[in-house]
Amino acid sequence: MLINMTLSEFIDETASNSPAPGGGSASALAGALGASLSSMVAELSMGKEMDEGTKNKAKGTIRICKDLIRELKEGVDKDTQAFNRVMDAFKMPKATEDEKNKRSEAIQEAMKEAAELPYETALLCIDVMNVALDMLKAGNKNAASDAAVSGFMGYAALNGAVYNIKINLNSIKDTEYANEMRAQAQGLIKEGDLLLEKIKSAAKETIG
Ligand SMILES: Nc1nc(=O)c2c([nH]1)NC[C@@H]1CN(c3ccc(C(=O)N[C@@H](CCC(=O)O)C(=O)O)cc3)C=[N+]21
Repeated sequence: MLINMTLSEFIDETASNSPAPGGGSASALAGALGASLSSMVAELSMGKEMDEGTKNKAKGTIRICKDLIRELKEGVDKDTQAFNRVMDAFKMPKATEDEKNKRSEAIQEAMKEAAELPYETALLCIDVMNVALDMLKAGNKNAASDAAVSGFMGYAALNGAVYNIKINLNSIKDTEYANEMRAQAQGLIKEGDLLLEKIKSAAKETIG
């Protein structure tokens, strides 16, 4: 499993000429790191010297991040599995008309899954950006830069996931499905852009 590799192994495996992992898994990993940083800032905001409001917010953030981290970690391997299914479908025989039809059907099916998986990642990354913004505004000020990095990782992961959705949609023949999902994906980009501006101004305010 990719998620059980060392950091060094994962980076080298990504760099190699083997087709997987690709940008989809890298996006999920970036999102997981983003969530883990917000979790850390929340943990650092639970001290005795913190006021009750801050501690309550931090407690909620820790809970949310725990789920985000688990799901995004799962996404690292799930994305590669989904993309591998696309590659396997392309390798199916295409000598006869029947084989061609079966292969085309398998490619279309696999493409939809390979688009839906990063869509799940993208949704989770919106949440990463939200917790990062919360921690920048209300968390321990000494760790404000960690909250900012969390937000930027969430943004990179969100946009990365969305471009993986879109590249797969470009190969999907079901135009109704593709158009609907493209609109959803575009909505997430817009949401991410708004959150990024808020994260940048909160970081500027707190850190300089
Ligand atoms: N959910 C999802 N996750 C992705 O990571 C994802 C995706 N969708 N959609 C498309 C892009 C593109 N990408 C590639 C990675 C490696 C090769 C690669 O190494 N290709 C070899 C072929 C390898 C072979 O055939 O075994 C080549 O072109 O020579 C190609 C493309 C991952 N993507």
